[in-house]
Amino acid sequence: MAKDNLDIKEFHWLMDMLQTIDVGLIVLDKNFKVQVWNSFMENHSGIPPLSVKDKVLFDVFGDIPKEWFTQKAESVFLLKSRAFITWELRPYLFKFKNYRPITGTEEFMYQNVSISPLVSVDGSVSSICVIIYDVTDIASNKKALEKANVELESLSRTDRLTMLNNRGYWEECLQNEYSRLQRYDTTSSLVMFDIDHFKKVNDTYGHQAGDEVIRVVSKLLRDSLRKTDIAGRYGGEEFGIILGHTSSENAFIYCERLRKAIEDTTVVHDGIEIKFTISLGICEASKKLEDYKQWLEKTDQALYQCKESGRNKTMIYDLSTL
Ligand SMILES: Nc1nc2c(ncn2[C@@H]2O[C@H](COP(=O)(O)OP(=O)(O)OP(=O)(O)O)[C@@H](O)[C@H]2O)c(=O)[nH]1
Repeated sequence: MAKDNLDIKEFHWLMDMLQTIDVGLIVLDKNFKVQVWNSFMENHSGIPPLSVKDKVLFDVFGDIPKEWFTQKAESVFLLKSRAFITWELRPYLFKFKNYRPITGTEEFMYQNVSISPLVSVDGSVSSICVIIYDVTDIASNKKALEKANVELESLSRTDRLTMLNNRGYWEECLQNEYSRLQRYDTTSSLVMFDIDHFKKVNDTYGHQAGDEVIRVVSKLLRDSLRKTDIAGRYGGEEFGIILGHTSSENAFIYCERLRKAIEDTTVVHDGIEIKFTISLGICEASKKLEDYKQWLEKTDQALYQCKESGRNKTMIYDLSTL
């Protein structure tokens, strides 16, 4: 008798604990009918235990993907081993609102879920226990960290003045493009261009005006690009463009369009109108080039020829001289 009293007492304690623990606890039978529904579940769903008792889970929560959850649960019934669902795999099983003060920006509660078999004395599994862990804090922190890393990576690749790729990252892209061209039977053209007499712009109108000219050129450049083109700021007033799948003839058409657009532009800084031009060199990729550095060098040579022969023009490197 004393033993029985103890058992009942322990049972009450267990029930108390079950109600007060800060995780969701649900017991489902083989037909997915709810047998146990603790306070956590009641508080977050607003549905009291009596309203869900003996109801099929999917009838009460229509947005739980039935087929997917059934498959998970069936394996627990069959193999008598636990199954886990992480928030990374599926953010939640029950769409509960998130009320946490620190992670208040999250719209819903992220959940980790474990499904355990409840084995009877005869060894059979006729019910499963689903435990819902609120992992909103963890998920929110991880997502914030991932976002910060993406932003950091983008910052480390971007030139602050022009918002173009910086030299380091652009050269990496050029190297990749060169390697890609070794493998595939296609071509690309490299363009290097430079603002003419830029030193004079700085000396005449000041460094701020010079910066504004660089910014305007970069915007015109960005607006002229296709999705597959990659532009970068190579140096002070020197820029590089990788034109994917483009012959030197087509690159020439592109360059002349950009050159004319810049020639037709006027930058107004502190009420003063500033006009400027650019010179562009082109070199089409070729098997004759030893590496990406030589590709760059030859393109620069074409740009240098423009500078030598009067500026404000586009020239193509003659690959037959290689
Ligand atoms: N305002 C500004 N000037 C820069 C920046 N980076 C480099 N420069 C200036 O750009 C000028 C480049 O001058 P040079 O290399 O002599 O070339 P250039 O005057 O354009 O002459 P050509 O290229 O031969 O037509 C130098 O005066 C640099 O100080 C920058 O970010 N902002």
